Amino acid sequence: MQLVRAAESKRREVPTARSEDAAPSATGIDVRDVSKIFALGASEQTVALKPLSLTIRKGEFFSFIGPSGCGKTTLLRIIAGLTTPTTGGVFINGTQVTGPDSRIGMVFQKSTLLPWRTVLQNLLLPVEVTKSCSMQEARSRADRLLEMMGIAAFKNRSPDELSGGMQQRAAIARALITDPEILAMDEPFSALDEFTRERLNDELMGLQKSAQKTIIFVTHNISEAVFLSDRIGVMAPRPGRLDSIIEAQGFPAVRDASLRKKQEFFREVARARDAFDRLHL
Ligand SMILES: Nc1ncnc2c1ncn2[C@@H]1O[C@H](COP(=O)(O)OP(=O)(O)OP(=O)(O)O)[C@@H](O)[C@H]1O
Repeated sequence: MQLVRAAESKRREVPTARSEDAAPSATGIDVRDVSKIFALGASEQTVALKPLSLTIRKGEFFSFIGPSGCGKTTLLRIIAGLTTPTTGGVFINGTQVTGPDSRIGMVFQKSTLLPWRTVLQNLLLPVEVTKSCSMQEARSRADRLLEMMGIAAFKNRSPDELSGGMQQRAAIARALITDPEILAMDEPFSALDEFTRERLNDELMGLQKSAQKTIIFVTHNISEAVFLSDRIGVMAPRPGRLDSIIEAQGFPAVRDASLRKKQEFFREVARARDAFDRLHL
């Protein structure tokens, strides 16, 4: 992975997008001068994010890592249109995000499946709300996704009959039901054991390549970020900011579980760790 300091990366990445007058990129996600200040009462405030700009390419797997409180979730929510930035804006394929956006599917740390609905009914919910396609089409799509995620046999079960890993598989399938081009995932596997996490990492990698999704992924886990990502944004706290971007180098285009045992993987994890150490937390 090659380390690029954030200021430097600003110059390297879609330089035209940095000027206020320049048109946003026609493909991919432009995060432009985005900041967030939370007001806490009349006189107190938290700078959750200092102004930051970056471009996430179409089809890219981009992770954000950083210690607690550095603004990862805030940034992800701003990109997904769930939180309004204090300054700046987010553009997907050149169009500004102004609220919850059908181009993005969200997966949270907890699966947030509704306990009174079966797994299948949970998958169908986004289509019921958005009416993005017919229910008949949604059902056949749900069947395909459940098959793909290896939980087809559980489609008529209640979510609490599923293991934590299966619940997250169902949550990913639900996020994909409307066929969004982007998946935004906020620590989706952090509550799982290492073995399940790695299996889901492998499956997610396969899914991203086969379905050609852009994935934005938040994690505390450096190895997970290195295994999955084309690039990693390293964030720093107090105030929350993007410190640097590290870029995968020397990894095969299609990664599989064997990569975790290879020298180049350990080397890249060490590089990412160095970027962290430079934060002097
Ligand atoms: N709705 C809110 N109101 C007030 N402050 C908030 C709100 N959401 C987040 N913050 C503050 O903004 C800062 C960044 O929070 P955020 O959750 O984005 O960090 P994070 O890096 O995702 O943390 P973690 O890794 O612990 O989930 C923190 O100081 C947090 O307390």
